[in-house]
Amino acid sequence: MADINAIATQFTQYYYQTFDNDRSQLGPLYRQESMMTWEGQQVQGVQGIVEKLTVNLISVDIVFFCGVVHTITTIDAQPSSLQAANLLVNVMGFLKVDDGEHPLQFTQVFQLIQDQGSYYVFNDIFRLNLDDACQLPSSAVTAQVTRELSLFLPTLSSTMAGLGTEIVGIVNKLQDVFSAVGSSATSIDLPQICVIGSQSSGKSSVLENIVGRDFLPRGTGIVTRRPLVLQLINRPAPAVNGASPQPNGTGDIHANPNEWGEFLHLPGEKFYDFNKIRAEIIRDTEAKTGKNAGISPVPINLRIYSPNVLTLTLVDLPGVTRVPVGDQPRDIERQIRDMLSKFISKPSCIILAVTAANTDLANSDGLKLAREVDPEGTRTIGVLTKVDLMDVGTDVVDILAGRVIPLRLGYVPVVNRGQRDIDQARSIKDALEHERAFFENHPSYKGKSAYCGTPFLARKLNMILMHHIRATLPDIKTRISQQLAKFNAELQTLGGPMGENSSSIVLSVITEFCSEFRTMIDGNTNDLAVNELSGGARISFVFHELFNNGVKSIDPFDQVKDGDIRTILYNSSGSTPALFVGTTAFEVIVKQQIKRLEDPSLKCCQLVYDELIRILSQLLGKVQVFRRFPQLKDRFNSVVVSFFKNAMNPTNKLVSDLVAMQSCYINTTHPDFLSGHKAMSIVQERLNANKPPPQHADPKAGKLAPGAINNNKDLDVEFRKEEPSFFQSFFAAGKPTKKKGGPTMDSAGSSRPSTPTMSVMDQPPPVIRPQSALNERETMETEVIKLLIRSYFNIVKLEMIDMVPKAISLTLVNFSKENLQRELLQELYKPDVLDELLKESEFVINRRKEVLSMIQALNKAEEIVAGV
Ligand SMILES: Nc1nc2c(ncn2[C@@H]2O[C@H](COP(=O)(O)OP(=O)(O)OP(=O)(O)O)[C@@H](O)[C@H]2O)c(=O)[nH]1
Repeated sequence: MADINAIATQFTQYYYQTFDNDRSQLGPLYRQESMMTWEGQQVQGVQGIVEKLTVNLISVDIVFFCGVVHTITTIDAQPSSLQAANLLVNVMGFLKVDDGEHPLQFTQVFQLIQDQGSYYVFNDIFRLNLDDACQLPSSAVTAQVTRELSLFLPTLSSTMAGLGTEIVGIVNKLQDVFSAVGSSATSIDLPQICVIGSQSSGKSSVLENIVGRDFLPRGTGIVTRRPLVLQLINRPAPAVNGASPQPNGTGDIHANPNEWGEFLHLPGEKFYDFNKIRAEIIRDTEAKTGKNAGISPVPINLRIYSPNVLTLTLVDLPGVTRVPVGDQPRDIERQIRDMLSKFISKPSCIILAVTAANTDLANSDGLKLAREVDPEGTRTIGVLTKVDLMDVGTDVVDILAGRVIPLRLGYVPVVNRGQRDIDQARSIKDALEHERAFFENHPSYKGKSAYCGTPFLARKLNMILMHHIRATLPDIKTRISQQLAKFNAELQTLGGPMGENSSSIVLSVITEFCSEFRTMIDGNTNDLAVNELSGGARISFVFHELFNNGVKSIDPFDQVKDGDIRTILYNSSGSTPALFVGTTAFEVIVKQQIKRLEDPSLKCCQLVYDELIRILSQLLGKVQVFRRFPQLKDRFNSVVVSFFKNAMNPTNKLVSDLVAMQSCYINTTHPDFLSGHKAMSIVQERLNANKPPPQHADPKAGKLAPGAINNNKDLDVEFRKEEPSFFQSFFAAGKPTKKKGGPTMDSAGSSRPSTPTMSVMDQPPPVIRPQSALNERETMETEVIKLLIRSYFNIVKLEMIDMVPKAISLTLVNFSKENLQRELLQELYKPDVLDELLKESEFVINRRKEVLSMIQALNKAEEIVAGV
């Protein structure tokens, strides 16, 4: 009977936790009713049922607990015979279904629970049959159930024990596999329980009590300075005459052959002496953090095998501290908080927030931190330590009932060893016994003592972890295969597991590079950037924006002033007053201006060259093989750069020639060119209307005004007709005239605007300057010349805007597209250099090793989860 009671309690707790953790899995009817009952007072709700059932039907309470969900509220309020009957019917239904093969039935039910992770399956089996139930005397049912339960006991026991071990074991195995490669490298977070809380809140004590052994470092200040990943593995003790190795030479009086620890960093070494475990934790902590109480996020992995633990993985983390002591870093608090946040912010982490019950819950560091990352409190369990140190008359019942800071996973109160117990070397076994007695005898807790204390906490954690793992495993599976695919792809880019190395690599990289190069120029690439221009589009920008606007913005008259034009007009007449002096002046000025186009044109070549270099460096970064072979990359770079450089010579020459062509022959018969006659009449009209000439011609059209195009190519004829006395204004044959606005001669060569009288055959002065102001006719002549210059220059500008990009494309861009591959083959695909070029970089050799071990680990992980 005692055994049945024990197992029944275990069973109750199992369902209590299942129910509490997994409400979403209940059917709609049950969910609604259970909410009414459980919300806000989970502990009391459950107690209520269990207690009342215990009164009505001795020692079979557990079975009813399963069937009772829909009657919970009323039972809680006022038990009635009808409700009692309902409960009986549930048991009856169960038994009826069993029909003489009860143990088997139990096993099947359990199987269902295990498979589905919830217990509403019970209702599919229980059939309500009120009439039948009411005819049976309750003592008969009780007796039958009791008998069946005792038959079922062994099965139930082993099922319960195996339940957590198997699934948590899977995660432990995964943890080991990933620890070997550095768990962050695989970016797969495994479910684990992290212990957080203020310094001295009792975290280490809780962990030791769960393990049942002393093994953690103790002292003042921050003792836990690195995360301790503690894997507890339930390993049933072998039969008494089993062949377990005897621990020899340990100084640990509690040493026992069935309990030992192993560190991941010391493979194969078994620690039966738990004092040595403590020493090793201290040694390895100092090795990584130094003795100055600094902290490190690099975990220590410790695994403890024991028949007395439930399979469970816990991570002990440094306690939250406020004030740095000794030579601790000044920002120690921030460092610790950062480290804790990193661990507990992962959704896969269950947070065990430890708070001393004799402090204010609202100020609990652990709960505060947990709230930041788990505001709903869905993955935080509260542990209340030092319940024994609370003032007489106070208790934690309100907290447990969720009336202070509610947590979905609830709180568990515990009593650990006090400092004096530790000093007096009180064993944990004793301490656990003391804890049990404390809760069973305490007036506030004795009715609920089954839900208090370390053993309950351990079971609850095991259950929660198991459910959590079940819930996350599908996701873990997916991530394992995703990561596997990712690393396999990377391995290929690293040349496969053996680092394949043949001359064909050079051939294929040349082909790949050149085809990517062409693609980038032509803009057919698949990975077109969305936020910036790239490749060919940038070259197009150089042509059509930079060069185009640069050329168009050149204004011939920002350098040539009206007075200069007049001087050129006079000068270009030479010693013999020529008939076509206007034409000559026009040509002189136009040619000067055309030369100005050479600079932007050559600049354009340079800019396109820069773009090609830019594409080159993009490709060197993009083509994977270059990461493997740095020398190949360097050589590639230099071959391509010098190829582009060489192509620049003919390109610059061609572009300079284009400018030279334009300036060596001025084609005044160009169809778009304004005729002299037309220019003259435009200027005449303007002068008559006393209008200032327009500041700018229309550069796009290359003409001055609509209708300016004139097929009558009579520039010189017009000048002849219009300028009979052109020379008179300056050198009127032997008759120097003093004319307003005309040039003055001055023996001193000064430029003062005087009008000295010249004697007939005086020596000409060394410098002869025109007067500053233009006379009317000079103004007109200058305006005409300006119009013509502007018209012609615009034509040349447009032609250059058109031709320079064509030239650059021909000899640089297209030339590269067509000939780069040949050049690369010639320069790189030579037997004498291939070996040198195909030497792998250190990075690649190391990375391949890393990726290979990652793939191995992931393959292993895939195997581990495959059967789940
Ligand atoms: N009386 C009593 N003392 C406790 C209890 N829990 C812990 N202590 C004492 O509180 C002190 C601190 O406990 P630890 O377990 O070392 O606390 P911790 O949170 O691990 O401390 P750090 O690792 O330094 O952050 C020790 O002296 C324990 O004996 C408890 O439930 N009751």
